[in-house]
Amino acid sequence: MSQVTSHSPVVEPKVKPKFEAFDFRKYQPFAFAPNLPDRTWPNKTIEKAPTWASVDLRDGNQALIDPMTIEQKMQFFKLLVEVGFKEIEIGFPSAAQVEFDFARKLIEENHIPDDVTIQVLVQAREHLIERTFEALQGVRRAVVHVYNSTSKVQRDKVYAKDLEEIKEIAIKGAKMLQDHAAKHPDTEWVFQYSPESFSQTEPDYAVQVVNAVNEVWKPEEGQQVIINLPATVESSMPNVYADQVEYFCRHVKNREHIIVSLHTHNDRGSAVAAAELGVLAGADRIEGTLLGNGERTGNMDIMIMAMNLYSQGVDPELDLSDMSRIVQIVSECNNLPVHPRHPYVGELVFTAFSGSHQDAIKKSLDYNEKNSEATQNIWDVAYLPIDPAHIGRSYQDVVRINSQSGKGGVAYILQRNYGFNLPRWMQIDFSRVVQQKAEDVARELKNEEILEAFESTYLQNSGYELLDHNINNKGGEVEFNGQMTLNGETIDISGHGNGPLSSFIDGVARHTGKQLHIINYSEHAISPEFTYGEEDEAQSDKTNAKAAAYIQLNVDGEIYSGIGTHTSTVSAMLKGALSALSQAF
Ligand SMILES: CC(=O)SCCNC(=O)CCNC(=O)[C@H](O)C(C)(C)COP(=O)(O)OP(=O)(O)OC[C@H]1O[C@@H](n2cnc3c(N)ncnc32)[C@H](O)[C@@H]1OP(=O)(O)O
Ligand SMILES: CC(C)C(=O)C(=O)O
Ligand SMILES: [Mg+2]
Repeated sequence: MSQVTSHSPVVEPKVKPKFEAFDFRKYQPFAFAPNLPDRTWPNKTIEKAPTWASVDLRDGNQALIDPMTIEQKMQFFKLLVEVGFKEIEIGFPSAAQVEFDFARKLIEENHIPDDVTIQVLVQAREHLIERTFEALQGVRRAVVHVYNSTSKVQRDKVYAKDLEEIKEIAIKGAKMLQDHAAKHPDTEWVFQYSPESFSQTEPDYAVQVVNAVNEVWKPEEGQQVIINLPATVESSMPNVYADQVEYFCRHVKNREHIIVSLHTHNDRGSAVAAAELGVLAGADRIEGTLLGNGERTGNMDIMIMAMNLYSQGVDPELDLSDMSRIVQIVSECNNLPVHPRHPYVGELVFTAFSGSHQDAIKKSLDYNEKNSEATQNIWDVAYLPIDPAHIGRSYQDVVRINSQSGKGGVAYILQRNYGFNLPRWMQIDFSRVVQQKAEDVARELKNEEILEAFESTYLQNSGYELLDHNINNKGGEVEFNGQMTLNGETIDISGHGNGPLSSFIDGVARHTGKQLHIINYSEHAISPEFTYGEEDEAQSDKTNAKAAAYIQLNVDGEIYSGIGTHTSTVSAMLKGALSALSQAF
């Protein structure tokens, strides 16, 4: 048996509130949880998408400041069809002319694909039901969805009716649907009943009302029936709702002949969680809206629930790949903005500003790139639950730089956008520069600003130019002879070493009398897709990858870093050394 508990408030507030009206003692713990100690849903997983039913054009629409026009409804309907919805609640035809006309337009102009069923909502009232069937004349297949509230608060305060009288409204509504449907035998009718405010109804009573409705409809004899269990106002934790759903599924008669549908709202912010747990608890079908528009805090967001399944390797059976187009149409039709942190779709949801997140994302992506065979291309990236590219988002979104960022993020920007694959020591060096700049401007730095800082720090060597030079390798010992401008002055240098760089540095050290040591050196080819830097005059073949060379020098005990780019590795290396020297002298 279900259990309804009541508590009396006795506790005094520990903190004196500023406004006396702010008084938790005016609320009571949720009272409609069934007693279900042997619940089974916690041990289950979702392995298949439920049947989705969009209620954007009804529940979403009824919550808008300005309800949609017919044109907007049509645009939205077409989007829902493209996305793959097979059941679409198109409105409340008896409520307004535009609602009625939209149903007629869809039917008369043949806008409903063969595999899509439209659904309409109506109260359990004769004249409204009559008008509803009028709106549906000629439709191939339709779900007629009738509801009446069964919750204690509505019974006592809105309807002032007892349990039997409220059940009678449902029974009468069920009969009215049956009678009207019988007059239109050419249509395939599906009946749907919602004990509105199911979650605030005593669980046994909800079962009783639904059994009474089904005694009229007789699903066991072939009538298609959907029983929808709304959390019209979300008023408990989602596990409690799941208990209610499991309790209902276990106790309702003819469970195997009915489709159990859920319809959750988001008053406590857990509408998606409630729907998910409700599926574990036995539901077959989920009603909701794209982006979660709906009464008050909204309906449950199908986009989030579908993407949650997707991110667990379950086919959501909806095509959400062109996410930005979906978001654009939905937010235009609803005339509502999308929060930048809205799960999966918000502008910032794939962006990491903070250093350690950026570092982890970069390392994960680099690892996956290098080990694609071993990882079998399975997505497993720190801080990114799905691959942004799967829903049309670019990697540009992933890392953005401000004063919270670190070396990994800055390196990511230079690598992804400009082809510079900074060695770790250079990442550390440059991140200090970026950090300072971000703090100075006290805002996010654009990619171009990061490149600008990079160039002005490491790629400038004005006044320091290598003129003529030649490098000879004599049995492993390299000799460098040449001319260079140093601080504007032209000088001859010659030096020895085990390579071009060390012999050049030796030559500069001899000439200037400074203590010069190479601390770090690294180089790589810049992929041809990056057209960074000036073309080498000698080689105009643009398919040649440019080289980038990173050099760190110790000059009289101080550390200086420089970078050079060139089509020839040796020239890139010497340019990098000149850049470091230009900072030192
Ligand atoms: C949880 C939900 O989202 S439910 C859907 C809510 N959506 C809407 O209501 C939008 C569309 N509705 C409307 O435009 C209007 O309500 C209409 C046109 C359908 C009906 O309008 P009206 O009859 O003028 O007014 P109203 O909605 O206030 O009617 C309330 C009456 O219907 C009764 N009623 C309300 N819902 C139901 C129901 N589901 N079944 C039976 N009777 C109902 C009320 O008890 C009340 O009765 P009373 O007149 O004896 O006091
Ligand atoms: C009419 C029903 C399904 C509804 O929208 C609700 O209860 O939230
Ligand atoms: Mg609703």
